[in-house]
Amino acid sequence: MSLAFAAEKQLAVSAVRRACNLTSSVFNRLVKSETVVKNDKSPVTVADFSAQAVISSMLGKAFPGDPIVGEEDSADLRLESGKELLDRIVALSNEALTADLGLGENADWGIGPGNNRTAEEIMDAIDRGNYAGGKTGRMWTIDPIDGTKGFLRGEQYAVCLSLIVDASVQLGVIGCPNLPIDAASPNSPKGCIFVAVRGQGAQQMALSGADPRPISIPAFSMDQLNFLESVESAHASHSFHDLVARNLALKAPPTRMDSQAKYCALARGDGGVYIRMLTSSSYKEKIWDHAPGSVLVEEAGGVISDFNGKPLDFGAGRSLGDNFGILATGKDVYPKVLEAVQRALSERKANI
Ligand SMILES: Nc1ncnc2c1ncn2[C@@H]1O[C@H](COP(=O)(O)O)[C@@H](OP(=O)(O)O)[C@H]1O
Ligand SMILES: [Mg+2]
Ligand SMILES: [Mg+2]
Ligand SMILES: [Mg+2]
Repeated sequence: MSLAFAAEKQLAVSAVRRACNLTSSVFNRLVKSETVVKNDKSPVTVADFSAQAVISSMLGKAFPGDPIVGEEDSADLRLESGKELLDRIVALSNEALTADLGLGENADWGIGPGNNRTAEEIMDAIDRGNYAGGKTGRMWTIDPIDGTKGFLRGEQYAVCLSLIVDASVQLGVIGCPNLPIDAASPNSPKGCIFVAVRGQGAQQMALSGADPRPISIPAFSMDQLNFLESVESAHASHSFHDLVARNLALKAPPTRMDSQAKYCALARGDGGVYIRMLTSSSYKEKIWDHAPGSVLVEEAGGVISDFNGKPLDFGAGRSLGDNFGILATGKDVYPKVLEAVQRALSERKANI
C-alpha cells in the first residue's frame, strides 16, 4: 500500500524545485545585474508571477479539480500596460516548465521539452489561485516567493506550497534556494527543499532531491534557546519579542530571517522559537504565509499556536481565522514560552 498523499508529495516537490530554479535564475540574471536600478521591484514581480504560473500549471495538470489559494493574480498582466511584463513572464514560465531536468518526473504533469503554454494559459494558471478558501474540501496554497524583501536583498526567501484538506494542512513543501544545506557550516552548498506530510515526519533534501534526510526539533535547554523573527519590523514587533525574551531570561540574541525559511530553521534545530507579534490590529496573516511551515514544524515534533494557545485556523478564507500572534517551538519548552508571551502581553497592557 502506498503512503497517503504520495502522488501529491511527488508533484509538489517537483513543482517547488522548478519554481526555485526559476527564481534563482531571475535573481542571477536580473537582481544582481547592475542595469537594474535600486528599489526597482520588477525582478521580484516577474519571478513571483512566473513561479506561481509554473506551480499552478503543474497542479492544474495533475489535480485539475483542486482549487488553489495563491498570493498573486493576473489583473495587471491583462492591461495594455502589462504587455511587456507578460511577455517576460510567459518566456520565463515556459523555460521553467519545459526544462529537461533528467529527474524522471511524471510526463503527465505537462513538463519537459515541448510543453510550452500560451500567454492566455499562463494567465489562467495564475488566476486559478483566486480561490476564496474555506472549511471543507481540498485546496492548495501557493506563495511563489515568500520574503520578497529578502529575495531582493539576496538573503533568505522561500517558495511555498501546501495542501489543506478540511482546514487541516496535510502536506507542506518549502524551497529555500539561499539556505545552506548544513546550518553549522554556512559555506556549505546552498539550496534545500523541506517536505512534511501529516503523520509521516519532516524531511530535508538538496534542491536536486539529493541527500534526503529526516529532520526534527532537538531538545533545547533554556540557555541555548533563541528566537527566529522577521527581518522586517513592519511585519512583526521586535520590541514585543524582546520583552518575551527578557521574561525567559534568554541569553542568545534573536536570529532575523525573511520568509518561512524561519520555520525550516526551527524544524532542523538552527533556532529554538518562531515568534511573530502583529504590528497592526488591521493586518490579517495570510494562510499561504504559514500553512506549509505549520505542518513542517508539527511533523518535526514541535507545536504551533497563536498567543492564546489556539491552533491556527486555516479554514476561514484566504486569511487566518481568529488568531492573534504566532508561536512555534519544541514540545518541551512550548508551555514556558507561551506563558512568557502571555506575561509580556499583560505587562504591555498594564503599560498602555
Ligand atoms: N504588516 C504585516 N504584518 C505581518 N505580515 C506582513 C505584513 N505585511 C506583509 N506581511 C507578510 O509577511 C510576509 C513575509 O514574512 P516575514 O516577515 O516572516 O519575512 C510577506 O510575504 P511575501 O513576501 O510573500 O509578500 C507578507 O505576506
Ligand atoms: Mg509570503
Ligand atoms: Mg509572496
Ligand atoms: Mg506579498
